[in-house]
Amino acid sequence: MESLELPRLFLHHPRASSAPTRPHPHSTTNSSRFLPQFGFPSKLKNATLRSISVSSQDGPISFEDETQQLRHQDQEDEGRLLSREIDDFGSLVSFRLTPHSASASASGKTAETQGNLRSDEVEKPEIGNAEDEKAQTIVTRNIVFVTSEAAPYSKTGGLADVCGSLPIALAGRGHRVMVISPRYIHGTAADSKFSGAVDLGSPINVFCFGGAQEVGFFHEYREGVDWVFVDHPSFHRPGNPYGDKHGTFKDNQFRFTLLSHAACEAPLVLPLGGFTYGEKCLFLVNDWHASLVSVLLASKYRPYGVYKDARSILVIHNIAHQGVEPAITYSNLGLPQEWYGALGWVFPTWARTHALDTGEAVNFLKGAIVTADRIVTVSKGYSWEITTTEGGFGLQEILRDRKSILSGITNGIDVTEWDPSSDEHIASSYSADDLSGKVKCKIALQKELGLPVRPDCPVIGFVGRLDYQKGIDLIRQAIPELMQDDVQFVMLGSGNPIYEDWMRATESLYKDKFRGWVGFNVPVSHRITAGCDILLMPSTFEPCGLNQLYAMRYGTIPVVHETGGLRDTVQNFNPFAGGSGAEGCNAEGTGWTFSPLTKESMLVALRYAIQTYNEHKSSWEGLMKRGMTRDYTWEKAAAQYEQIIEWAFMDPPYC
Ligand SMILES: Nc1ncnc2c1ncn2[C@@H]1O[C@H](COP(=O)(O)OP(=O)(O)O[C@H]2O[C@H](CO)[C@@H](O)[C@H](O)[C@H]2O)[C@@H](O)[C@H]1O
Repeated sequence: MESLELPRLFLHHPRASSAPTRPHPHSTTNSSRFLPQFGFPSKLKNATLRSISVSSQDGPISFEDETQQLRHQDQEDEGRLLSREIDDFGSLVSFRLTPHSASASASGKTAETQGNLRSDEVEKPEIGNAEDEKAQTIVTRNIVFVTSEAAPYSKTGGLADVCGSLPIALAGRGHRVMVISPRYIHGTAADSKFSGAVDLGSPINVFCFGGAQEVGFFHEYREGVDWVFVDHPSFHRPGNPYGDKHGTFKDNQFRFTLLSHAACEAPLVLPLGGFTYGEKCLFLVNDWHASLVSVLLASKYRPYGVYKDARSILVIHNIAHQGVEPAITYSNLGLPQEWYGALGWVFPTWARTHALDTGEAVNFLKGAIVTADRIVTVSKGYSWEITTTEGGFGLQEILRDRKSILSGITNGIDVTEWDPSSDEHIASSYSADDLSGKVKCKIALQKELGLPVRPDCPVIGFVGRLDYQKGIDLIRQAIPELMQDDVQFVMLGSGNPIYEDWMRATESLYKDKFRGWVGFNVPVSHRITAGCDILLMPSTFEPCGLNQLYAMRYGTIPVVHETGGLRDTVQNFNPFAGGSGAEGCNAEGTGWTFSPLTKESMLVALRYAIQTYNEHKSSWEGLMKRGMTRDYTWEKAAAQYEQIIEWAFMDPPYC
């Protein structure tokens, strides 16, 4: 086990680093050329780029003292103005907008006085007011996402979707954003997704698991984001990021410990575009795989004066997975011995396996819960659920202790990838204004899957991991009864082999009505989302859920268990809203929610949906259009993340 070697860190400071190999938007030499990527509101044209003096908690930070008029060649971006803040070691720690003189005077402040605001003095709008927030953003941050998967490079579920698109949304709002995740090489065609990432040629040693582990860094700059991939032989193997046909990899604790250590070093050592991100950054730590980052900041860096101005926010996508391993593994993690308590975890007696089992373990997610500066979950409903005995998976009490810094932000979706009017995977494009292509997608799906082509028959779909969480048991119980109705049912999923075998068996039992596609196939998931009429999500719990959002955007009506993010995002259909009777334009709702989680209540909701589809066409069309015209973009969520980031910087580090 290795503790922090302070001199080693400073050996890597950027003045000792080599120059960037290609132009980068954050390079000062190219600043005017690349400013458009920041995407600030165009009303900021012709403002002045000037240096600002800002105090840190420990006194003034030195800044480059320059005042400069920049006039961009591109008419649209002409004169957009930013000032940059560089720390003592040359790391670019933030950009600030110097607002347009007109808007500054309107608010009674000059550009200079606004620029002199400390980040914690910036006026903040109410959380959730995305429009106001967008207009008022004046502090930008260095944000580092740490995640085990990020689409399109790697994906097994919704975590990848979020970490593939939220960073782009935040970069679009002016922040400097890096995403760090492993460079998985599985020996398949999918490896080509990493082909745009170049080896930075600056491997480092991280100290854990009894020695120095050499990790490399690959980098791709895409859509305004620095995508950084940690390279190590343990990420190169067949299967998916977490396991293969033999089950979960047994060295995942090692692999994600490496990721976390490398993620802490990357902002200090990687001169992306000529500047490191530096110490004053914000880590967005996603799920247990990245949780060690918060603990490392508190235990390994801050005691030595490093990262004292950084903050970390834990984002919980799924509390059921916590990264729990035997207590004896603690000594492998590269953490000071006295910090055992942060990760220490004791199973309740009922969960212990034998008389001598003391239940002692280390729990990565718990480590981040007790050390992160803020905690976010992916919907408001879920942020409450995880503080309850039913939803907290044992962590509810420590989460209740930190309730004051716990928030819920509902995920957005990638509205470019998921757009029925331009989706390259589907048979025919359509939109809320012209729904005619939807039935063509349905016919194409029926043909593709070898189902009888019956445009009027309601088709129910399911897409997701075949896991207890997704309520597959309920579907299994309900299928014999549901197959008595005039419906078709299509499932796409992979995971638990028992469920996979059940899907195959059910398909051979109901040849004309049921299809089960075992596997992970993104194009097929798009075609099912477009071709079905109803999407079923009977999840036992669902932190947010993305498939119901994709479904609504595609005019496919969700029928969901009333839990977590499903309850927050699907509004129950009410044909009588507004009091003017059924079928009318006053109806509201985008789907059906059911509770309790029983076969009976699920079938009741499904049959309401089927009946509405068959007998009330105008109501059905209303449901489709209301879902399709909602705002699913990341804009609102990104503004809310920004707000929480600002709150994190207002307080001193929690640990
Ligand atoms: N066989 C298959 N083939 C192709 N695509 C497949 C697939 N199985 C799943 N997918 C895709 O994977 C994603 C799954 O996302 P979800 O949000 O529904 O669930 P997940 O439980 O993985 O995510 C966790 O994190 C996300 C993000 O925060 C939360 O929304 C969620 O509630 C939480 O459980 C979707 O994009 C879906 O289309």
